[in-house]
Amino acid sequence: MGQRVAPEGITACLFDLDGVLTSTAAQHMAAWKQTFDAFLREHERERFRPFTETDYVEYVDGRPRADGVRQFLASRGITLPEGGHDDPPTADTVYGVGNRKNDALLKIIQEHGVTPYPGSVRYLEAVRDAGLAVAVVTSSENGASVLDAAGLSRFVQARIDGLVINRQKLRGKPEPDSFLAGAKALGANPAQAAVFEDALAGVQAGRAGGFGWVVGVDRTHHADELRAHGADIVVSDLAEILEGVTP
Ligand SMILES: O=P(O)(O)OC[C@H]1O[C@@H](O)[C@H](O)[C@@H](O)[C@@H]1O
Repeated sequence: MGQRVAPEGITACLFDLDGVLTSTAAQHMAAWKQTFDAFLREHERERFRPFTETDYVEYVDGRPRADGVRQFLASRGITLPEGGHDDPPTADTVYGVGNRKNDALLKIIQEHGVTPYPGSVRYLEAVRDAGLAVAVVTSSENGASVLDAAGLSRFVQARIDGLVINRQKLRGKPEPDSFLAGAKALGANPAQAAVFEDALAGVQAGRAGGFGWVVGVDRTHHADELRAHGADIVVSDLAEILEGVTP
């Protein structure tokens, strides 16, 4: 057994990926901004208002891709036909816009690579040494490749990603379904599992699922909002937990 990494009774850790383990949240935000700004320029014309970080946090962050498209466009009074998962990125459908964003994301990732947060790697090592089970629970359909590119797959016993969510028809965050599936895959009940999340929709999902410990990871100075949406504690880096500040 290694050092104490979580409160008594926690046997499983469920990590969100983008923004918690890897710095890819900023890359997602950049890809969404590129996509939505081009879309809005065309649709709002002289009434054009750019996609902001606040829009990202409120309507897109942490949610499955198509939910992000729907939620944000609804906030601007725009409804698109649904289309289908294989729509070309040129299609003005929910899935077409989502696929446009995915092309932009893959280009950004190819250019800049994927970096794990050093504090998160330290925490994953400590969790492994303490004998706790690890799942990654991400809305991203790119979850497996991002984990591999970051060199983090070796820590992970179960992965619930956007592809699994689609296949099993799970409701996306802020609903708790994907985290519940992660806990189940590790043989833990919610009270025995900790959730680590940087997105408001994610901590909300952790609270809704009745998980034993919900840790908000604040990379963008919105600690109060993370608490208000259900985080038990908020850290700015996972290594802070090892420094004894919390459990
Ligand atoms: O488009 P992807 O890779 O399937 O990701 C879906 C969502 O995954 C989440 O992890 C990100 O926080 C969101 O920004 C992103 O939109």
